[in-house]
Amino acid sequence: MSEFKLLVTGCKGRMGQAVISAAAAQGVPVGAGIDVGDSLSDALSKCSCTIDFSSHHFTNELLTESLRLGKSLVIGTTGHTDEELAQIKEASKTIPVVFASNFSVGVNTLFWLTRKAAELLGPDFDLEVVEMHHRMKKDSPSGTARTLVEILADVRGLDYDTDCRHGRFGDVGARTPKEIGVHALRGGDVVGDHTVVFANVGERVELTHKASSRDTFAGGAVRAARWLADKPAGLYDMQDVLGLK
Ligand SMILES: NC(=O)C1=CN([C@@H]2O[C@H](COP(=O)(O)OP(=O)(O)OC[C@H]3O[C@@H](n4cnc5c(N)ncnc54)[C@H](OP(=O)(O)O)[C@@H]3O)[C@@H](O)[C@H]2O)C=CC1
Ligand SMILES: O=C(O)C1=N[C@H](C(=O)O)C[C@H](O)C1
Repeated sequence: MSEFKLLVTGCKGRMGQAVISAAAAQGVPVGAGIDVGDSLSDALSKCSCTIDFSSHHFTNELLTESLRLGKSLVIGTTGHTDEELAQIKEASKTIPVVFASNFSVGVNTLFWLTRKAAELLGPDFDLEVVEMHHRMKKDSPSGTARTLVEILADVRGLDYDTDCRHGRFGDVGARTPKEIGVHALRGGDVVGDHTVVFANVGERVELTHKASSRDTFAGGAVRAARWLADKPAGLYDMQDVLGLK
């Protein structure tokens, strides 16, 4: 069998560079790296699995080529449209895909804790999610904030598209029990902060995660690629990789 090799997309970016270092640290060879304008099919044919931290605009092409060549895929890119999310789901019927808005052990623990807290605290607590990222981040809210809202919505029987309130401006009226607020802060070099607020009259619970290095995401993504090597086609997330399900 040929040697397991990674393709790193967005290889000149913040995460691409961190993934290349993490792969070296875990002893996983990188067969190729591509950035905007490079040929995907040439690079992909030399590799076993792609780790993608690039742009959601690239997802369609990446899925098409990965399906054509039968290669597995670790997707860390965020900010996908509903159509792109559906394409990822469809592709995972044929190839193994790990798709995670966040690869850190801490954030995946936060996901678990958020579900537990929402279940325990019940419907009297208002739910708000606040995230902060560096000034260069393009998508908003963060993929991690979206996952947190999806978890809260799942527990409360709500829906991300209809019940999520992105920031508030003007005469919006009193808060309704049905809404989940999401607030995106941008500035400086913040790697990634997320807080889930559970607020009732007389008390408030806050769960916070702060990332101080991209190495935690990159190390998790390389771990996910190694984990995926012997898995059948399917859509997995980092909680599958970490055995948290
Ligand atoms: N799941 C997780 O744990 C994490 C996810 N992310 C996500 O990863 C993504 C990248 O983040 P980050 O590294 O900070 O961003 P960067 O902008 O630093 O890096 C992205 C790189 O991808 C390149 N790129 C853009 N389009 C293409 C394309 N069509 N083909 C190949 N390369 C392309 C960009 O080139 P150019 O600059 O020329 O456009 C850039 O070099 C974001 O969606 C972010 O939210 C980030 C951290 C953790
Ligand atoms: O763009 C980033 O930097 C990050 N993106 C991810 C997200 O959108 O959730 C994960 C992490 O918070 C850093």
